[in-house]
Amino acid sequence: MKVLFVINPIAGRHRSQSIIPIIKEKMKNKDIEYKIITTKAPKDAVSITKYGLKSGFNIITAVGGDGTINEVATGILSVGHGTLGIIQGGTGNDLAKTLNIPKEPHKAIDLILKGKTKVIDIGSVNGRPFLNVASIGVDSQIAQNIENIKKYFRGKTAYTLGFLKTIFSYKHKKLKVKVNNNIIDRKVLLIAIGNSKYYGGGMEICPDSIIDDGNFDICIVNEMPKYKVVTLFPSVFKGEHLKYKKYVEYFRVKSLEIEVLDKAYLNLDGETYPISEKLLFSIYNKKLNVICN
Ligand SMILES: Nc1ncnc2c1ncn2[C@@H]1O[C@H](COP(=O)(O)OP(=O)(O)OP(=O)(O)O)[C@@H](O)[C@H]1O
Repeated sequence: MKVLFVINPIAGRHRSQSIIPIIKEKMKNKDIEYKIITTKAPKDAVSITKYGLKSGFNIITAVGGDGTINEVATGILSVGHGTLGIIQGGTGNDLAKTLNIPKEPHKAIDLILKGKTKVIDIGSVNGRPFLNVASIGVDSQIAQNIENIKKYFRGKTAYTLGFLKTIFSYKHKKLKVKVNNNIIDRKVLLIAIGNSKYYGGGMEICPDSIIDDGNFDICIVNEMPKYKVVTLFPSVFKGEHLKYKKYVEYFRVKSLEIEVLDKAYLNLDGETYPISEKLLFSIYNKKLNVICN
């Protein structure tokens, strides 16, 4: 076993950095080769992972949130071998929740050293991998607005302002969803494509999703009055929104195509991107080996 720890120093408002001494303390006196590398910029974790695997490390541990995990997974997939380890250091940590990785760093390190693994699916949108959930609609707009507001306000204020600004100004998005040769033509509050259950730091948007079943769970929340959004929103934290059958559709597919007819953003494992083309979702032909509990 050779373990590389990839630290995103800004993840979790710098929480990841405080995990470095814990790693050093735990690895002291263990007969295991390890190295710690800190990223210097976004996407660094991809190249660090590739470097690590080519240098003989077989477990690449992401110390950060879902953005960092996504980058390490991207590196592992491109090299074609290697196991993903996770130490929760982000604000989100949705994959860690799915895989039952302990919150405490020292327990997560013990788990890595035990070496129990699971093979999971990887979602792909136009060739770009994601592990948790991809979504389009009010949620990706909230994430985008929070990023903008963070330039002026910090912490919870940014999140609250981002949420309120979006809910009151949001215009439902017109989509064409092609699935199993049927076209679903809809104005939606959001559509979520779940490789696993959670996004946004524990919201159970695709509550029945199974991370190794070779399928996506799709949740479409259709156009609804604004006051209803305020009622429905809290239910997503417990995955109870599926009971609002008048507005919520839920199904399971292997692939789908989405054409977005309005200006919108794509949220992919917590990062947002403007949408400028048709989106083709499929399960990657490669799977990912990941340390689990
Ligand atoms: N050294 C760095 N400086 C700035 N950004 C970085 C650095 N290393 C990684 N990043 C970027 O930080 C972003 C957030 O990382 P991650 O999701 O792991 O943490 P997080 O605390 O959960 O973040 P957030 O809640 O803001 O999404 C990723 O997009 C990643 O590319």
